[in-house]
Amino acid sequence: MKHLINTKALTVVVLSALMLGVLFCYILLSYRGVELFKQNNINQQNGLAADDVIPVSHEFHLVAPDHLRYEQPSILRGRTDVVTVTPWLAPVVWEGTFNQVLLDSIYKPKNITVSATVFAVGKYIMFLKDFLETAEQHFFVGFKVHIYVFTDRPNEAPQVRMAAGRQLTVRSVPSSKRWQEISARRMELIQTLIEEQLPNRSDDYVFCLDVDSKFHGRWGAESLDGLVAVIHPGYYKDGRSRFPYERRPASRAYLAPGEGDFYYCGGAFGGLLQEVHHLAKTCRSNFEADAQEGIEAAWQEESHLNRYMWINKPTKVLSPEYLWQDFKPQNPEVHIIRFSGVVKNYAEIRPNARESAAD
Ligand SMILES: CC(=O)N[C@H]1[C@@H](OP(=O)(O)OP(=O)(O)OC[C@H]2O[C@@H](n3ccc(=O)[nH]c3=O)[C@H](O)[C@@H]2O)O[C@H](CO)[C@H](O)[C@@H]1O
Ligand SMILES: [Mn+2]
Repeated sequence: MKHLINTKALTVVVLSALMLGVLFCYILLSYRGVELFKQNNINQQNGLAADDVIPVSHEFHLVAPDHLRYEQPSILRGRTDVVTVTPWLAPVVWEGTFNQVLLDSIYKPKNITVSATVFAVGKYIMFLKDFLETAEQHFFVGFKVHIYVFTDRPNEAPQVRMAAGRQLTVRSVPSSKRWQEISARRMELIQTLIEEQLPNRSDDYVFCLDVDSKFHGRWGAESLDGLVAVIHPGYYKDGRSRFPYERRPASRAYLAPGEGDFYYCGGAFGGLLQEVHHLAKTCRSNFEADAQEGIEAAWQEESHLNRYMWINKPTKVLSPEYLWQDFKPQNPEVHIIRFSGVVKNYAEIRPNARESAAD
């Protein structure tokens, strides 16, 4: 009798397992059918054969047009004077490491919008014209670009002719008596800007840039990635003990001796909207929590950004070609200066330059 029950129970178990298996296969097959159908439609629109591309397209899937001719890539020849990959295998972008024709033909069909945020508060409005005019010549030419200017002097914003597909939005922000606050508040405004955009633009990109700078060379699709940081031009030859990280453990931007990969600049960073949102939100809340305790990091939001990038490794690192400083002579490893900070008289343009010099 006992034996009989066991056999019966076993049969029920085996049969149920079989039925579940059949059901699973059925669901899996019909799901794959739908995906394949969707992909075939996409491929037909792009003029690609159905077999060429299988996965559903998203921001990390790189589809090149068929029949594109370009110089054969080599894994033996290339830049040897600089390091082009980080220890966590993120590319470091230098001139000579990418093919711009290939990159443009991969990224243009994706129909992405690349935004840029730039702050021009108080006298910094004087830098805006050159920034915008040179962006027209070099920043994501041929892409949909949306530049957001934040200023307390919207009436003084220059009229700059933007090419088709490129737009400018000017937003009012309050002025401030402290440049440190203006610089640091950018994180809050970037966070809220992205919160407005994010729901329907999750595969778009944004770069957050200093206004006291000009473009001199191409800044394009080679810079696109999840989280993008730029190496500060002033410290890239130094050992990490010389980096001006925040060194007081009381601050949330603290980096201990022996920590930190590179010194990244606060004047340029970017990536996918959701990544930059997370960065801005984190840096803002850490900056504000520090302020509550009466502490301001050595280089304001730049210190918090460096702390953030230590934990959240950038997926792409841009070489100092992407933020040079006009007062520095061009170094031999820098084959092209793409974006560079202008020489400025701090005492003349910063609202509280005198007190901060005495800090
Ligand atoms: C090239 C670079 O990495 N620069 C960073 C560096 O100094 P910088 O000397 O480059 O800082 P900065 O005076 O250019 O200020 C940063 C930015 O804040 C805005 N601004 C500032 C003051 C003002 O009165 N009005 C105004 O609009 C403006 O967009 C400016 O470009 O350290 C700062 C620390 O706070 C920021 O991290 C900067 O991004
Ligand atoms: Mn600056």
